[in-house]
Amino acid sequence: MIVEGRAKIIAEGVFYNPRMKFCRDADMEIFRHLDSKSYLDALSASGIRGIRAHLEAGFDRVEFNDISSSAVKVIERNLSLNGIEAVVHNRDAASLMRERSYEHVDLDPFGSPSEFIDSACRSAKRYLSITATDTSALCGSASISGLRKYSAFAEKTEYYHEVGLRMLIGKAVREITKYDRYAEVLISWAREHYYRVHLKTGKSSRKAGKMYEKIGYILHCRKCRNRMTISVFDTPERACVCGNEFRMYGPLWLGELHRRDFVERLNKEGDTGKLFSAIENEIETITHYDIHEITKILQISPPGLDAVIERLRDEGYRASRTRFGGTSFKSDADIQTVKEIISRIPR
Ligand SMILES: C[S@@+](CC[C@H](N)C(=O)[O-])C[C@H]1O[C@@H](n2cnc3c(N)ncnc32)[C@H](O)[C@@H]1O
Repeated sequence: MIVEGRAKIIAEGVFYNPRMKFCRDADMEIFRHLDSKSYLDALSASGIRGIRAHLEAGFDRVEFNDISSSAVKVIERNLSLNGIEAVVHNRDAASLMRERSYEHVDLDPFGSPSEFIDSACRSAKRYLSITATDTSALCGSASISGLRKYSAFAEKTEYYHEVGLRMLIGKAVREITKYDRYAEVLISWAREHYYRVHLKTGKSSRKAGKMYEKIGYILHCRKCRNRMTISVFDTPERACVCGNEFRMYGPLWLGELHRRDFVERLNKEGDTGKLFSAIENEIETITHYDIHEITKILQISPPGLDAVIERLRDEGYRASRTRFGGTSFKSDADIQTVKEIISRIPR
């Protein structure tokens, strides 16, 4: 018997990953702040996420689905263990979502969500949550897989997890707009082996069209690490100021990775609270810097991250830590300025 949150489950012969408890804990806090009543746990396995959503986040109607008939038996037993009556489907999630609409759809697949995103975008009337564990396809470590799954190109950079999140959101945006629907990013993060994105969705062909102002490309110089962004409406520069040719990554999402007013409302206690605080305190820039990568190019030892952030702020730039890890920082200063400021910090 596994106890997680308010749920108790038996996960015999079915997928259950205890390392994803953090994600589900974070989700429950997020779900409590959504005004949605019906929820589809489209890829349920043991049913843990949907059971917790029902018990902890106040959904009136939670439905479960898994293509595996043995998983369905496990879900049914877990529902009765928790005293819940709910509909359990034994369907291919994509065909179920093409037939039915839910206020909130949650995709938590093995590996890539790409085969489910189109139908989920059609089904999710108010909210869409997506997990991806094929991070190498999204972040540029496996460029051809990224093209196959997400129709977008990237290579590994020092801000690869941010690229991965932006590729995933970009894919969802490019799928949803064909249904005259739009999406807003409520919150998103990268952690361990997965990315997680929570989107608010709605109907408006005008807003759907406007989303393309925030779809575009990152131009990255692999020599001096300069980066620029261009929307799909812009003409790309071919060369960086250092003379090197830019590499072009995308199409991906160039908009916000969270909505500040939403994240402000989340409980900041405990481990999940630390993530929410990191997100809340992060300034909004596209791409970020890594202190070790920069000092490696400069061939100097790295100063403390707080000292870098403080110095950037003293010199009039915006700067913050990031949600992506302990050695990264965001700033509106360009790469040349960042390098100069870091080399001047006494150590
Ligand atoms: C990663 S597990 C889900 C984990 C679960 N959401 C949790 O929080 O523990 C993915 C599940 O999707 C199911 N699945 C795979 N392909 C599917 C499909 N096309 N339609 C429905 N379910 C599918 C698998 O049987 C598996 O149980």
